[in-house]
Amino acid sequence: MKPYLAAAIQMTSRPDLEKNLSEAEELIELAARKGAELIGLPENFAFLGKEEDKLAQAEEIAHRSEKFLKTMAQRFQITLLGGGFPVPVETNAQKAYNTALVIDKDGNEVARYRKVHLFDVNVPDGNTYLESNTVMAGEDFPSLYVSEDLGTIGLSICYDVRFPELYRYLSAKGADVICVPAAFTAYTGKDHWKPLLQARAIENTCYVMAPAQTGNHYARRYTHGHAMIIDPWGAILADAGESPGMAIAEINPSRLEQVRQQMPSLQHRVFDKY
Ligand SMILES: O=C(O)CNC(=O)[C@H](CS)NC(=O)CCC(=O)C(=O)O
Repeated sequence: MKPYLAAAIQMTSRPDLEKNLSEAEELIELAARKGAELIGLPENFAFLGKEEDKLAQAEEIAHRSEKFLKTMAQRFQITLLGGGFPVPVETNAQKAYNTALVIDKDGNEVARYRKVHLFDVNVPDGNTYLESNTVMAGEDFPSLYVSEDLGTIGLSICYDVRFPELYRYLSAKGADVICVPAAFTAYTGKDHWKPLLQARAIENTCYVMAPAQTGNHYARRYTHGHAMIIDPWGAILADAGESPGMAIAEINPSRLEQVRQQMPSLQHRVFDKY
């Protein structure tokens, strides 16, 4: 593993596939120009709209997203995380998997994850989310991408960040960088987003890369923004604020090793069998 720059991209995706992909392309190009070698797009980067519209277009979104990610990774010679897009379930026309993909710079798929924890929550601001209406829950642990250059990269999506056992799995598998691409609601995000991400970084002594959605997407759908990169001590290295853009910071193997020596909590686990 070598030191390198990672970029967590922040977007305001809308119910417009082509427009979202061209905005994503601009931000990827900007991140690559700044020297980022690992670039992450947020959950719903390709489409953020009403559930029924997403489902109706799921096949096209899935097809275009996969092709887009491969083209971008090769064109800019970067490793690219596509933070979450619908992939139709073959056996059930009413459902799609909320899928994250990692593509290496040769355009090969190196990791895939289907979101396990679905956001079925009545948020106290009056919005009701019922992700399981249109999304089929994944049943498998995320796969990890073991890269000689970039370290071991573990996947998760958005609401997963509230379930620390998933991240214990990733750290047990050797994760150095944990990805949490998200579309966190504005209401929950203001109190929960940052502390949850910092906790996952600190308790697993890992970098956290969290691309995000921000602003108003359609109707009353607002997201929190603050795409960020957090180091294994829990320090926020970069925060994209509330506008579209990116958080960019160095991932450094010496820093990882240093923190793991300074704070060897992972070696002191007692209840790790439960
Ligand atoms: O807003 C949208 O339409 C897009 N969001 C999503 O697709 C997903 C599933 S509904 N959002 C989350 O998981 C938010 C979690 C969250 O906000 C929390 O855990 O507090």
